[in-house]
Amino acid sequence: MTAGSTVVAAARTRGLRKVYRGTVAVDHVDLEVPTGAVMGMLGPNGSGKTTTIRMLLGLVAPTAGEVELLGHRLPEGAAKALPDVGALVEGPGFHPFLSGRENLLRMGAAEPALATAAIPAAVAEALERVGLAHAADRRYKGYSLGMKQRLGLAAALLAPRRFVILDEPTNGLDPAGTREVRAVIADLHKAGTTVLVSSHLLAEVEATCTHVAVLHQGTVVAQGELGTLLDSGNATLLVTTPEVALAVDALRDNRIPARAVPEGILADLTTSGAPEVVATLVRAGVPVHEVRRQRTGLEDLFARLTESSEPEALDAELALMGDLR
Ligand SMILES: Nc1ncnc2c1ncn2[C@@H]1O[C@H](COP(=O)(O)OP(=O)(O)OP(=O)(O)O)[C@@H](O)[C@H]1O
Repeated sequence: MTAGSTVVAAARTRGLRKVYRGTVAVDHVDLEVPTGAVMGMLGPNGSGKTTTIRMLLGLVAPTAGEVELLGHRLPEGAAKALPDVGALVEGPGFHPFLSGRENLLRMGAAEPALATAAIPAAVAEALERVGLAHAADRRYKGYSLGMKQRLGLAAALLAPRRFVILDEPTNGLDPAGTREVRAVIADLHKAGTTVLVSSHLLAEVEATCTHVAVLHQGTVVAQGELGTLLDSGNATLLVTTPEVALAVDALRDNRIPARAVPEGILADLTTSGAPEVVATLVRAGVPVHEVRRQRTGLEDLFARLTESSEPEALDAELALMGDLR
């Protein structure tokens, strides 16, 4: 690599596979988290998000495939890469009888990037940042799920990081906590930190991420820049017209799938372009008041990708995604 010409991805996997006693948890995962991105990892329960994250962090050994973290191959490069990586993953191993602050002080002592004298201030700042300062001196044992999540997040932010990986950080948080996590992610992004965040909250990913990877049954079925991914699902045209029945018939007669919606009709653009749809309608004498491309929305796209249990249907969706895979 020539310095300055190629940006090393914060994380990259090739052919990643994990089999647990006959269960294939992750397979063929080629993930690329671009430096500086906030990448959302989306997938239903059991799709392999946590397993992928654990392999990225070297917590679980892959059955096959490669992991590169901040340019270092794992497991050999773990000692070089990990000090620059903050992570919130399930079961961070907090001591139940110590307070949140005491737990973080212990963790701070193990941080190579933190000088001993700087640890108490770093701990206080991290607690403040995740909204846990008021409960900092209570025992971890008595924390609610949301408070435990906040402490895990604080641990991930304890030292300056180049890359922060958060597995379902909003789990157990109330709406205020969710907003705070969003703000933390936005701050990290502003500071140039790469973030990988897994979530099942699609709207949240849409609101906070620059990139997204969609997991389905252990495999990445789509990944790329969020806007591009949304546009690739841009397969319908909303036509406002009072002649709904006439319009639907005219399009269907021309093999363009269409259906009535409250505003008018929705024409499918998978096989025909917008000009062809409009020309067909005009030829049939349909008064066209307004024409608008519909952004499908990540939620629709995600649902279509992950709910198509028929392999053929999924293949058709993936063909739509083009080179985003
Ligand atoms: N330690 C393990 N032993 C056996 N099977 C496992 C183990 N960890 C994960 N699996 C299986 O691997 C698959 C992927 O699980 P994983 O936890 O990675 O998915 P996930 O997308 O993070 O799901 P969730 O959102 O429910 O946490 C599931 O079928 C799960 O049961």
